[in-house]
Amino acid sequence: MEKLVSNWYNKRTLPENYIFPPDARPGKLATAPSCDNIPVIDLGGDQTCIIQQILKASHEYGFFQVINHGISESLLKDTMGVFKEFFELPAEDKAAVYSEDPKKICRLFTSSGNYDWEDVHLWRDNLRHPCLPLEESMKHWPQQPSTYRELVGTCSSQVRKLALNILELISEGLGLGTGYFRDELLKNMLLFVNHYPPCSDPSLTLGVSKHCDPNLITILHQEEHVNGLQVFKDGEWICVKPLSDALVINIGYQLQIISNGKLKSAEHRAVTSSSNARTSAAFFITPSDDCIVEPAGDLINASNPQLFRSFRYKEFIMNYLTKQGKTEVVLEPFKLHA
Ligand SMILES: O=C(O)CCC(=O)C(=O)O
Ligand SMILES: [Fe+2]
Repeated sequence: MEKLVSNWYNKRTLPENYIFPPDARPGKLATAPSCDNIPVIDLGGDQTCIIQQILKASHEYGFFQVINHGISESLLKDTMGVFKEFFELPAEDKAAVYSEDPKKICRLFTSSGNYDWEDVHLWRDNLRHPCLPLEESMKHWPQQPSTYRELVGTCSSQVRKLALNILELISEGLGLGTGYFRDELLKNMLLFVNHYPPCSDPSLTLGVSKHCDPNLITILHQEEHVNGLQVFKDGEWICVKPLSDALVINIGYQLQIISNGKLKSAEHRAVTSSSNARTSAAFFITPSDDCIVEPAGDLINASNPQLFRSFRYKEFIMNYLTKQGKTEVVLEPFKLHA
């Protein structure tokens, strides 16, 4: 428990073991200059146009934001409020959920979850748990704040619906018709709530180091007013502007593979802020462990040869975990070389 950054950050300057090597530090880019580049797509508009925008953004950025997504702004605000309240609970209440055992279904921990083995620690605490099946998972969720289960339950059901809608649009846009993304491919939904306390020197450390998400697709809600999420695009880190009514959508490796490279999973990271705490909630739509993933047959032809072999999702995750953050090599074992 005493390792949680939220328990000690205001008492200390940045400890040595939170300082990243020079090539991984954000430096001056802890405050990225440009913040308006990531496409914002209005889901209330014309369907054909939305599909085109989603495909373009998923190909060029691997990221986009959606507005008019059907989830009420007040529900998102209240859910973010309950997450923030959770991290502000007295230590004894948080202790009920704190665990260093990775097998625990719902747990609060710090950094990457690999604290004793990592060279540098991340400036973040993380609460994570599954959201499906809802009734069953909920029994493991925090009981404090008292509205946690109800609010997060409602929000995760709505996020799930939104994810299915977006996957339908992607499926149509790719020419895979309706219903391609179903059953085992999107069996699970995991929630990671990241909390980044204010940090005395954001130029030297990171909340989350560079990575691409391993799953199918991620829906992220970030707290208003505090920058933190950055995406790597054309050799530059650009920030994803927090918008009160938007959700951030991020293409995971599995969508990159299923689309045979048409959609891209982009590197991203989270930087810290010296003046504000920041909280973000990422819902990861994830295949089941035994799900077989492969490029969609309809996307492969003489001019578009198959780029990846088929594999079980658990094989992918095992490999991903051993190569944490080494985005250059994560996909190598799954590539088919001509
Ligand atoms: O806090 C953020 O905005 C990013 C978090 C993230 O990338 C992740 O949890 O995978
Ligand atoms: Fe991520």
